[in-house]
Amino acid sequence: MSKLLIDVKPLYSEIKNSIMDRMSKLKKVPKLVAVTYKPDPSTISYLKSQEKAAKRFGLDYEIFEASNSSEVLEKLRNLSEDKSVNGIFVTHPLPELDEMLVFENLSPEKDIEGRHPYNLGMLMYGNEFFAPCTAEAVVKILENVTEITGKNVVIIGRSTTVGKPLATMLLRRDRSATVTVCHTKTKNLAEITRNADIIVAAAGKAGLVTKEMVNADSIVIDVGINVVDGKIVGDVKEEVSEIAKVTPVPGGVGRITTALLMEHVVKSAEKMNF
Ligand SMILES: NC(=O)C1=CN([C@@H]2O[C@H](COP(=O)(O)OP(=O)(O)OC[C@H]3O[C@@H](n4cnc5c(N)ncnc54)[C@H](OP(=O)(O)O)[C@@H]3O)[C@@H](O)[C@H]2O)C=CC1
Ligand SMILES: Nc1nc(=O)c2c([nH]1)NC[C@@H]1CN(c3ccc(C(=O)N[C@@H](CCC(=O)O)C(=O)O)cc3)C=[N+]21
Repeated sequence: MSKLLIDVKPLYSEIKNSIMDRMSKLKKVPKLVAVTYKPDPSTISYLKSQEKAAKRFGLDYEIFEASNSSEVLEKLRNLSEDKSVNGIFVTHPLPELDEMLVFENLSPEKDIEGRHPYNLGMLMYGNEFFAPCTAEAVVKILENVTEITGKNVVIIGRSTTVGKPLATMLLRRDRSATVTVCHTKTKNLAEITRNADIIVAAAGKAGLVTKEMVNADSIVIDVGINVVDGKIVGDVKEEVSEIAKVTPVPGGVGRITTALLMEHVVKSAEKMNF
């Protein structure tokens, strides 16, 4: 049976071309530093993807793996002050650390993932200078394949990384989707998703979205990155792509997320007059 996969390559090329063009106008090479502590499998996958993308786009890139949680905070303080660094990426979840402590030690101007309360607050006002990359990736993919205005969008997942910022971005007046956000306490999930025009799966549960949960006109965006038997799979069962349009995993939302993270580093470098 043929698969109805959504091709994100044209969007990826567009982001890549913008990055390359803007990089050529800078005097210095932008730098991204990733700070991690006890990374989980999906975080390791993201770090690998970042390393590859940084190399491809010609950005300076470093991973700092802390050996204890106070080292994370110390590193964030130093990087926030360091004039050669444009972007700081902090992996999530961070065991043993209160997220508020992380923010107190991270400059919002280098928060290229848009997780700092300053940047998330700006998002509530419709300012997307540093929007959370995955939410931005989903919005850009949707804008490329469909008209968002007036559509019923069902998001599965309410995290600060994906679900909540995505709902906010889709509600912005120039997009005006009707948004439903589901989570583990949601009743009749299948009934809700079956009536959606667009389903965004961001639960981190392999195989959560089945054929019975979609209709033939649905557009399904698979955000999930799950490592099963050493292989990366999304939240959407393969069978779904037999009846509805789905973004692939790998090579879908993750690819665009990583490219946008790099684009944010360039944006920060431009602002810092690099
Ligand atoms: N492709 C990409 O670029 C990215 C991928 N990811 C991946 O996306 C997934 C989600 O990440 P993240 O948002 O950080 O994860 P979190 O674990 O922080 O959040 C998961 C959310 O999904 C909900 N959920 C979990 N299981 C179910 C279920 N069975 N039914 C309904 N809702 C459910 C949870 O509900 P509740 O709140 O009730 O617990 C929670 O709101 C992960 O696989 C992650 O690796 C993340 C970022 C980027
Ligand atoms: N602060 C924070 N923000 C995140 O956004 C975040 C995080 N922490 N922790 C972990 C999850 C997971 N995640 C991925 C994003 C892209 C790929 C990615 O690009 N994957 C490639 C595949 C890579 C491969 O095949 O090895 C792809 O989908 O094509 C993977 C995983 C972001 N997350």
